[in-house]
Amino acid sequence: MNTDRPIGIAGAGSIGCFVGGMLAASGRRVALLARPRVIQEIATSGLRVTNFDGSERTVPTDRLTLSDDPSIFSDAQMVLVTVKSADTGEMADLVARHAPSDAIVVSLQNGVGNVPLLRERLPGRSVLGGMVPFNVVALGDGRFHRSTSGDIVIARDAAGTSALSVPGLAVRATDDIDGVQWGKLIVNLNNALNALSNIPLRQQLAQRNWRRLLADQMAEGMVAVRAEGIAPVSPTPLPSSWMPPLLRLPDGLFEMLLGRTMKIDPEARSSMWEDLQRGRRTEIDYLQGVITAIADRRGLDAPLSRRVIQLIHQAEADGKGSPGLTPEQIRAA
Ligand SMILES: NC(=O)C1=CN([C@@H]2O[C@H](COP(=O)(O)OP(=O)(O)OC[C@H]3O[C@@H](n4cnc5c(N)ncnc54)[C@H](OP(=O)(O)O)[C@@H]3O)[C@@H](O)[C@H]2O)C=CC1
Ligand SMILES: CC(C)(CO)C(=O)C(=O)O
Repeated sequence: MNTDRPIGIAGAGSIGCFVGGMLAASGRRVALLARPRVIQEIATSGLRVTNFDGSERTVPTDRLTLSDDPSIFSDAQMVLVTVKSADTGEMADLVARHAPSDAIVVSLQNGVGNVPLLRERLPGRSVLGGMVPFNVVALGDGRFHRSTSGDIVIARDAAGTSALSVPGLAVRATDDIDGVQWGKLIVNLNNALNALSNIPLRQQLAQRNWRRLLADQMAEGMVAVRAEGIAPVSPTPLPSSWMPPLLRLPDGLFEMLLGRTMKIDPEARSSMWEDLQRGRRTEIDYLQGVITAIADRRGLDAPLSRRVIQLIHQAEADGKGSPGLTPEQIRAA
């Protein structure tokens, strides 16, 4: 593949700026399609990508094009879709109009509906599913910090994986991207709990009552997913079915296990928490909403997911950021 054609980032926020920054830092040409406020921030402070292990990569400005004009995709070899799920349809239409027809489109989004939607809006193009297991926090002043561990996974395609894997950003290929995205959806059921808690992920996961609530929600989610005949593939080193019992372990045992399998910075929080704080619409309908839709279709009960959806919608409507609830308040809501 000709690596001198740029890699387009369709919606440069937390994930887009981090992934785009890492690719540019390794010499790839990168075209970031961003909002004016993000362009302004990077134009003023530069783009810095930092990592949970303390490392930092310098992003050379000559490898970056930054614009709110989608015509920057006109010679893209690949376009990485990094908008929130509600914006996927609109972004697909921009890609259809502006990116060359041979550009590979990769969704690096959470949820299981983005790839089918991109394929529907981009007929005849190569659209690959992807999964980002790690968290990125936008720390301001152009700094995008990766705060948890894990490698990106994308559907097997020689050109896609080789263009994206660079030092510090490993990309693995899978033959079962659907299973991987469903497995990530199960993990992402915590996005809403973390958003409602108003505490960092590490602090939340250190408390057994939060873990029990998450375990109950995951178990409920897995019943629905399995009823669809889907076998979720865990994005962590531990199988999805082990997660609920492991989450219920006492604090000391769980802490030891977590420390051996994942790195989580003290400031890491879910992307849904960031949405609530910024007064943006969340992805709740694309995460817990998928579980309740299956439950409705199959006559299953999914009371925890329903409760969490209601609380997130309430927080969106209130527009005051995270309500800072306890697990007991969520269960009783
Ligand atoms: N953040 C994280 O740690 C993780 C996120 N993910 C997933 O990755 C995806 C992206 O998340 P994240 O990076 O957090 O999202 P962000 O909201 O930080 O980034 C998306 C950016 O795209 C912008 N955007 C939307 N439409 C356009 C457009 N037409 N032109 C230019 N810019 C546009 C948004 O602006 P605006 O807000 O103004 O619409 C926003 O700045 C989501 O599906 C998320 O669930 C997966 C793993 C971890
Ligand atoms: C926190 C993380 C990495 C996993 O749940 C995530 O996917 C998100 O913040 O959207």
